[in-house]
Amino acid sequence: MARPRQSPPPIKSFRERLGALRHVGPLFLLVWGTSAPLTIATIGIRLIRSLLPVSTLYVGKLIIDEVIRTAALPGHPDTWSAWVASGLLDRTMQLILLEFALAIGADALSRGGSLVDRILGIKFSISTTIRLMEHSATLDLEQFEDSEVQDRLERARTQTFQGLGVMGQVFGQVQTLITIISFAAGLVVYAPWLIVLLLVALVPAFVGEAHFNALEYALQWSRTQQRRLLEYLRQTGASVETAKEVKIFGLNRFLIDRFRDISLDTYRANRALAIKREGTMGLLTAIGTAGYYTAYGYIAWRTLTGQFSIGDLTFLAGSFRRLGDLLASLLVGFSSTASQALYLDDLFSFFTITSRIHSPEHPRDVPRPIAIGFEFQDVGFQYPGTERWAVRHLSFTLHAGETLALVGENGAGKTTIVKLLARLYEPTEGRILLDGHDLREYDLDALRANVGVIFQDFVRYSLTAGENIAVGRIDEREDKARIVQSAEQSLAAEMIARLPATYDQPIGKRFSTGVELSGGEWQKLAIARAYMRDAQLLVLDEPTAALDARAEFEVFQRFKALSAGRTSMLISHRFSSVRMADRILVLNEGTVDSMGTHEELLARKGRYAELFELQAQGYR
Ligand SMILES: Nc1ncnc2c1ncn2[C@@H]1O[C@H](COP(=O)(O)OP(=O)(O)OP(=O)(O)O)[C@@H](O)[C@H]1O
Repeated sequence: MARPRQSPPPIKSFRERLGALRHVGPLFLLVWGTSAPLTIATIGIRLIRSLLPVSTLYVGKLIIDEVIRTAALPGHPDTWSAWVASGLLDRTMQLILLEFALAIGADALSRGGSLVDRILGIKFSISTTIRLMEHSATLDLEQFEDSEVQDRLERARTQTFQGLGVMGQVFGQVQTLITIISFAAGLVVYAPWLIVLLLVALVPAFVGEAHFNALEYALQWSRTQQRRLLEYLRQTGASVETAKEVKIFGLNRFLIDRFRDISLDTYRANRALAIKREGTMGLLTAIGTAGYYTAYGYIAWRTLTGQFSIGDLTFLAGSFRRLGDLLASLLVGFSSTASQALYLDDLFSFFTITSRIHSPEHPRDVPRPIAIGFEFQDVGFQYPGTERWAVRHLSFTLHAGETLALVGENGAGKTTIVKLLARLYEPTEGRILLDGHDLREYDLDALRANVGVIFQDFVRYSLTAGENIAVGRIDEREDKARIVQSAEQSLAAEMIARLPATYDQPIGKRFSTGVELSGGEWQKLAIARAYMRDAQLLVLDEPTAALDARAEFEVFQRFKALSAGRTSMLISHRFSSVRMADRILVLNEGTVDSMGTHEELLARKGRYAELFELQAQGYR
């Protein structure tokens, strides 16, 4: 297992980071699309909350001034009841009640706000995940096999549960901004230059924060592959699919050590950055604190000289401290939002990946029945990112209604031919015709609906037995008769009848009620998918390898009988099965070696005869 290569960290300039803020608009639309009422609720609550702090502080100032004024009155009452009776306490009491109401209101709004945000967050994560799944479904096989696309998907996936955070930050900042304006309005009345002092004191912290956010993003970005590898190791070490082999080979220690190694590496990089960040930021924040105490001294002095009341002193000192904190959080928050918006790049950039294999604008109908067949004209194919030709100069015809077997050694190109037939890939050179027209001229979905392929590495769905067959044609999953018939055709019916819940039996060990099947039983289930499909071309790409010789013979005999009138292709390494085909195409290193019936090919005494003889000897 090779260590993932590290991409150079993309440290973005301040401008680029600001540029990422362009995603805030589309993000807002995503959030709004998730739930308009909740979005309105969160904005409304934040608006009200933004004005509460200054109101509370100002009422506090009024209380202090009122208490000092009342205490200084000559000949005030001695007892509590006399105080109340005199009416002198009325205003103080009213003010205290008002502040109490504000405090209760603030608490309630804060709880209500988190509740709304939490619900919105869950809904957002679900709806964005669904969008990601929908978009992933449009991508080509080639793109899935590309590790760069996998990285982007992983980064986008992270955003499905973090994305709302950015929106929350933006809302939070608007809230902070309004609070700041309300506090600043108070300060401007008393001492405007204090605001300038505040700003100057905060700039260094802001710049520092912005710088470290960029470093942090670059670090996370460059570690995407490692994160995927860690996830892979964790899963391989502890999943039902791998448990058997991991135990037999005793791979646990190896996997855990590899996991520890790679996470240590990530941990060290994160720690180094965290230490640098906190150290530097500590110093820069101290500058802001110095600014605050300078202002505090000034306000205290003005109070001593009688220009400010004690109430003013508490209001101003309070305002100033809160304003300092708020400005710092606004500036830092702004820089962090800009950096977080970079992560949104990952989300939105995934949505910009588009498939390369599409239907044409005016597709032709897939002929029914197919009259001529599929013709390969000098087809060559290189897998993306490779120089090697997996197949080249392939020219042959798969006639309508015939059963063609593909034979060749491992890596000869058999599966590649099947993938090209189903347009999972496009030929790099040459073309494939269906009834005289390039495959690219047909509607992609209609073409795929007409091609039923069961691959050697078919998927073992953790679904019921019936559903495992129905996936062959998922919109007919309610058609029980069709499922049962497909199972009978693929010889799976007998095995399903023995399952405790027959067709409704969950299969696979992933969930508690699941029953595990043998390899051959899984294959019979998978082959039934081909019969479920109303496809004109049926392909069995070696899904029978785990069947015993008799079972494979029966499956193929049945396959041939049932595909009468249909075009079919089968791939097998067993010549007893291959010889049943009408014609056999022998492949050698991606090119056609020979083609003919079993008898013709034997008579030619070429590669086919040689391979056949080799296998026959094994049975003597
Ligand atoms: N996704 C892929 N990316 C790059 N190369 C691939 C990919 N799939 C197959 N190849 C290469 O293409 C060649 C042909 O592979 P293919 O799977 O068609 O062989 P095959 O005849 O079906 O072999 P087998 O009998 O082992 O199933 C092989 O050399 C293989 O390494």
